[in-house]
Amino acid sequence: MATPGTQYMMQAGLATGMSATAGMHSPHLRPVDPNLNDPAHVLPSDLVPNSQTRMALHGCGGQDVLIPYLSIGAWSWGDKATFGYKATRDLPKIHAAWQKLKSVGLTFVDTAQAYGDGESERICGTLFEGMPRDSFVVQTKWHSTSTIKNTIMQASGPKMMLQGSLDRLGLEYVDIYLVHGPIHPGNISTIAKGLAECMESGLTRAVGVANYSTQEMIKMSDELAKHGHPLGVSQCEYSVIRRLPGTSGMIRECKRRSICFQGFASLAGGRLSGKYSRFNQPGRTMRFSSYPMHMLEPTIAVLKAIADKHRVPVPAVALNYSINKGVVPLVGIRNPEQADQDMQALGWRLTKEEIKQIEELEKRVQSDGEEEGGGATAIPRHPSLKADDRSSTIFPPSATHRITMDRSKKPAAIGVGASLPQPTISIQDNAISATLPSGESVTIQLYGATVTSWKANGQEQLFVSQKAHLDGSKPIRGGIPLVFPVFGPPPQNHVTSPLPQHGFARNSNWEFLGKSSSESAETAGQAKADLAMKLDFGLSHTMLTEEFRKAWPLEFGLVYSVTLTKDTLETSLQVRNEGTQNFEFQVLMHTYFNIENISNVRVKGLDSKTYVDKTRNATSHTETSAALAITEETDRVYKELDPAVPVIISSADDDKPIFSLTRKALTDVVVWNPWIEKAKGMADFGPDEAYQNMLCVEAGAVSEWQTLEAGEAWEGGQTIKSRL
Ligand SMILES: O=P(O)(O)OC[C@H]1O[C@@H](O)[C@H](O)[C@@H](O)[C@@H]1O
Repeated sequence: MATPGTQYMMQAGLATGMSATAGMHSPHLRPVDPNLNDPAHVLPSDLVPNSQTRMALHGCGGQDVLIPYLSIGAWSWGDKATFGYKATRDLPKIHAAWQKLKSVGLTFVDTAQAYGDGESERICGTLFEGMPRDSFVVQTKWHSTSTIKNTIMQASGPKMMLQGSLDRLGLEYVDIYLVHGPIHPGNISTIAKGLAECMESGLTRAVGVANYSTQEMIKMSDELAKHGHPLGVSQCEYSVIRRLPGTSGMIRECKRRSICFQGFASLAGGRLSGKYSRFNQPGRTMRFSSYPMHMLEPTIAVLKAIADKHRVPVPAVALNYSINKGVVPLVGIRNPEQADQDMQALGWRLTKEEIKQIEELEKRVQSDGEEEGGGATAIPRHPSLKADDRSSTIFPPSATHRITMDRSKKPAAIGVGASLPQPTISIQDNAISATLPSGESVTIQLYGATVTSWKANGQEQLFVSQKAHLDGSKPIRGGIPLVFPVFGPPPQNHVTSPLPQHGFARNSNWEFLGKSSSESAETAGQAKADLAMKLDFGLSHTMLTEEFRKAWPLEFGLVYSVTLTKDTLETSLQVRNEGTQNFEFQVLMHTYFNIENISNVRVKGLDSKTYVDKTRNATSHTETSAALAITEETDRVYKELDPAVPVIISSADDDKPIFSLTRKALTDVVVWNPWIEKAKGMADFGPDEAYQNMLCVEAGAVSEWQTLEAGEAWEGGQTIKSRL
């Protein structure tokens, strides 16, 4: 079974404007530099593929997989989140389209485990029923993060998940198995091993990658070669208006290595189909190449003129262009009319002049990023890949900046589901906000992945200083700054010594990796809805400033997950050692709780625990109070707490709990309030009296160092309940 919700993860990337070929989309026109065009990869001029022509794609054991020059994209089949799929309405049309395609020999289907949470594969299974196995080609994709087991067991993950795909497809083997995106926590060599196993056990005839950068693709190709297998496919977004894989040299590299390059979103989410205009815009879920239609008018006018000349429909011209450029285009086909149009892409070739005409459009919309190839659409990138792929563009520093560039053009909030009330996310001022249908919300700044707002029961639960810097010039005074890899001033003669107080995580730019919402809480009488929203953020060593990288030259990947439910806020951190040597770290979630008055709260759950009092020369003491009152500057590190036992901030008036804090793998709790003088002394703390409205109760692993061996991962976190 594919896990429900994976489609929402995919949607999250799209909803935030990410693109497969260049990170975030920009709606700004960017002319293609014709000099960037690389004619080296074009289809040989004497080849005019028709629907029966086959291309040999390299597979296991020297065996080729023969594929047509056009592939049928099956994402929409069964996918409700993006395409609003309805079985009664759409399934008969899909079957009718299949009949047409089959009759001309176009039987190459591209599906994925994640499409419609497995429904697309099931539908494919119904199409293949009764067909000789060698009369169709099916390609599906491994979605690495769909289950915990799959995420942890990376080497065996592909085979394990492929078995599930085969069950849904009703087949004994697929022809091609792709990694859906570079988001696997395991490094590329581990995944290569997993793919090799898929081939060696006969579950797939060939393998490939999707959404990989050129460097990642090369790495995968080299790693597979060590197992004696070829990389058969590289798949990225590619169309007339998204040509980076061509202009960046990715397709040329594919050609050099005999890798079949496939381009998805060949019609830019329908924008190049000729059926949309500025007065009839495609739906908002069609987010690939989501340029406003009026910007595409010059392109479409040229495509149309060429189409008229050749007496073919506009989409056939757009697809023919891809084929000319050495690309096997994938095109989503949902009904017989589309099948009719798209199959006309074959059997003829654009002339050189026509290609030039398309490429020399003055107001061309090109991929908006400087990076090439891979990246993240549906599939956010994962920092851990960096261990294997040092020179690739994973987590380019500019990726986070694009969010700022794009935000003014983005809708304020984008629903991710169709029928039931769904959580929404929005991007503003370099921050991601999520709101549940029941009203709770959370805001996380990309700077430091600092949570700066958590609203529940209509009230703000976190304190943020009025003088806090939110412009990335200083760690944010308030919310939940994340402390890593060192707590407090770093010790002398330690690898962390050159770092600033509390490390670098709170003052680095993180990347938003995506959102997943879990189908939780089916309470009596209530419809099942997505009541929990998880937002993932990534930071890897390649994203650090040069200064921080020098100060802590270790290879790491952090994934910080912030999960909002109706009753709780959870923050958890996964630390991965991506290097070849062990490293030590400390971590702390430095929560500033918003309280009405410091004199009216007590902290419970610390009784009899040993603490280091930083206001008394770091001397050790034992807590004697069952309900600690804060009456002066307080800065204590309580040690060896049972993470499952809540630390509670309660009201002194009626003893009722206000916040409770449970932890995972975080056995220390810091209690901090700067009190009058220190508060005045902090330039970013204000107003002066605000010390009365905040209390930091910070879950951490800080009294000792956590040692992380090369290739290993550590995970810890906290769950906060408020106004219980
Ligand atoms: O001013 P910073 O670096 O944000 O630190 C705030 C406080 O953070 C607490 O966690 C420390 O125990 C204190 O010693 C420190 O003063």
